[in-house]
Amino acid sequence: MIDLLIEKIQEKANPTVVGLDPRLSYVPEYIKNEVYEELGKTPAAAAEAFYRYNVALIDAIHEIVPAIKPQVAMYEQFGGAGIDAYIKTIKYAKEKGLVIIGDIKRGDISSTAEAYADGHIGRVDVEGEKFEIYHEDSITINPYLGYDSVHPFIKHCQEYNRGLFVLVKTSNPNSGQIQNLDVAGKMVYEIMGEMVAEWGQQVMGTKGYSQIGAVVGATYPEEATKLRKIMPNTYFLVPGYGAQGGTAEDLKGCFNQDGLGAIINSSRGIIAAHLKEENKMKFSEKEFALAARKAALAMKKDLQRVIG
Ligand SMILES: O=c1ccn([C@@H]2O[C@H](COP(=O)(O)O)[C@@H](O)[C@H]2O)c(=O)[nH]1
Repeated sequence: MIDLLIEKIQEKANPTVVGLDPRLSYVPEYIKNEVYEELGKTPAAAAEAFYRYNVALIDAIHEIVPAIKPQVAMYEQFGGAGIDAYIKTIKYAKEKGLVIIGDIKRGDISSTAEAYADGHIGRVDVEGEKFEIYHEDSITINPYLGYDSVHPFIKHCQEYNRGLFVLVKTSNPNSGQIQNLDVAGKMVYEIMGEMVAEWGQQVMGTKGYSQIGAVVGATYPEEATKLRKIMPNTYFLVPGYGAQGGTAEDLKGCFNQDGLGAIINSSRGIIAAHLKEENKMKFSEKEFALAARKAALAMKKDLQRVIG
C-alpha cells in the first residue's frame, strides 16, 4: 500500500487526501429531492444521497489527488444503507485509481481486533470461502490498548499488502490531556511514536517507508517536528489543515528532506467548498463538485509552497 500511495503522490505531484465526510446539509437540494422521491425521507435515502454526492466529487478530483479518506462515522450512523454507501464509494474511487484510507479508528482486544482486521484489510471466511468486504487500502487504528490489539492488523498488512495509520498525536483541542502527559521525561505521544516506528520495521515498503503510518495533527506543528525525527521511515496522515485551523506553514515539519513522508487531509475544506461564504456568489448549488475541484487545486498550490 505505501509504495502505491507514494507512486500516486509523485504522479499527481500532490500530497493531498480528500476526506469524504458527507453531511446532509452539504448535499445540494436537487440530489436530496431525487433520492427522497425514490426512497422517501429515510436513512436509506440519506445514504444514497451521500453516494451520489461522493461520485460527483470523485469525478471532479480524481485527476488531481492521489487518495480519499472516507470517514466511516458519517456513513454508519445511517445503519446498513450507510455502510453500503461507504463500500460503494470505496469501490467507485478505486475504479478511478484513488488510494483509499478508511478512517475507522478501530482498537480492541486481539480476538476482536482480528475480526476488524479480517473485514477491513483482510478477508472474511464463510465455510472456507474467502470474501473481501470493505476494500480499503489502509485504515486508521487506535493503539492505546497496546501491541496485542495492533498485531492482527500488522499481520494483515504483511499478508494482503495493506497499510495502517496509527493515532499518535491527534489534531483535536484536548489531545494533549493524555497524549502530552509526561511519563519519565517523555510525552505519551513520543513514546507512542517510538513504538509505531518500531512496529513499522516489520513491514517496510520498497521506498524507505513502512506500511504502518501515523496520524499526526496539523494543529500541533512542534509535536509533528519532533515526531518526524523519532519516526523517519513512517508516513504521516495529517488531519487538521483548513477547517481545523492548520496552515501550510504548520506542515513543514511533517515532511522529510525527500519531500515525502506526509499526506495532508482536508475534508470540509474541499467537499463543502461550495458553502464557504466567499464561494457562495461564485458557485451555484449544482456546481458543488466544481467548487471542490477548485479547492483541491488551491490546496495543492498551497502545499507546494512549503514542500517546494
Ligand atoms: O487526529 C485526528 C484524526 C482524524 N481526524 C479526522 O480527519 C477529518 C478532518 O476533517 P476536516 O473537515 O478536514 O476537519 C475528520 O474525518 C476527522 O474525524 C481528525 O480530524 N483528527
